[in-house]
Amino acid sequence: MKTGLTIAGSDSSGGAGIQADLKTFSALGVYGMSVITAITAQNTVGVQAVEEVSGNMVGQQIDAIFQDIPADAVKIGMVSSANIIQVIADKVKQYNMKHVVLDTVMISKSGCHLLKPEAIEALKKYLIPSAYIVTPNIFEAEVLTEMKIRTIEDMQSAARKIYEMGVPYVVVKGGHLEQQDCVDILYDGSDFRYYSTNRIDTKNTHGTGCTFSAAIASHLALGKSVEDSIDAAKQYITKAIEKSLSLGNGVGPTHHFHEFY
Ligand SMILES: Nc1ncnc2c1ncn2[C@@H]1O[C@H](COP(=O)(O)OP(=O)(O)OP(=O)(O)O)[C@@H](O)[C@H]1O
Ligand SMILES: Cc1ncc(COP(=O)(O)O)c(N)n1
Repeated sequence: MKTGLTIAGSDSSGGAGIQADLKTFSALGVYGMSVITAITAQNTVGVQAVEEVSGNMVGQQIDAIFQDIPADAVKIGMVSSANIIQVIADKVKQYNMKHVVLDTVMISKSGCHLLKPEAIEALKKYLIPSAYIVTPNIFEAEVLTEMKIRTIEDMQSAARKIYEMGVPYVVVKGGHLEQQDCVDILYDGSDFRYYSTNRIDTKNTHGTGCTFSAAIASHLALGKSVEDSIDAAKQYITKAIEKSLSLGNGVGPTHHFHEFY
């Protein structure tokens, strides 16, 4: 069986973070493993508390996995601090990790900082250059590039700037762009590809970015090309949003197992 590793934060409500990633790996037929960077007390309404795991413990979890079961793909989500970023970047190099999909998680939908603002420089300097694909949303791409993004052309300019930070593939996600369709763009240093679907009218989008990036990692682990992995992940997240679950009093989760139940 192909294997996937998620390095991310725990979401107690199960819609985002580690829990979303493991559900996605399982739904797509990949054996899932996890390294927890932080624990959040969180539900569909908001994030009530965050406690970071020590950099040493993050490193030890990665060692435990890579000294035993190599991962065919790695998804990185909430990384919390500059110290944890440095540990992860060093381990990516040490174990020569393949197919690293970095979802540059910064702020939750409910407005909680999941990455300390002072860690953004470390993200740009150490983690983005060690990734294979990065998947910022509009807000994250704005922070990384210090530009405003309002159009597809702006998304293209941002993708170019992020590519210059030293990563081979950039996906700028258009879920938060104010337009009818949800268009994500892929840039590989020379060409753009577009992945577009109708915008689904639902408030239940908790964990969409986590799920999308874990689905890309899953398809890479299964042996698909970058272009086909993003295409398959886009189909998966679109179905998961279409069948999203009205659980809780706030922003409900997507349905990771829509193929089964
Ligand atoms: N309402 C929607 N209808 C259809 N697709 C959507 C919708 N919202 C987001 N998407 C798609 O979901 C994927 C994740 O994009 P999004 O921009 O929501 O990421 P994100 O903001 O990082 O997510 P998160 O909220 O988990 O941080 C993208 O493929 C995006 O186009
Ligand atoms: C542990 C963790 N990781 C990532 C997110 C982002 O997801 P969202 O933007 O949908 O809140 C989250 N809420 N919690």
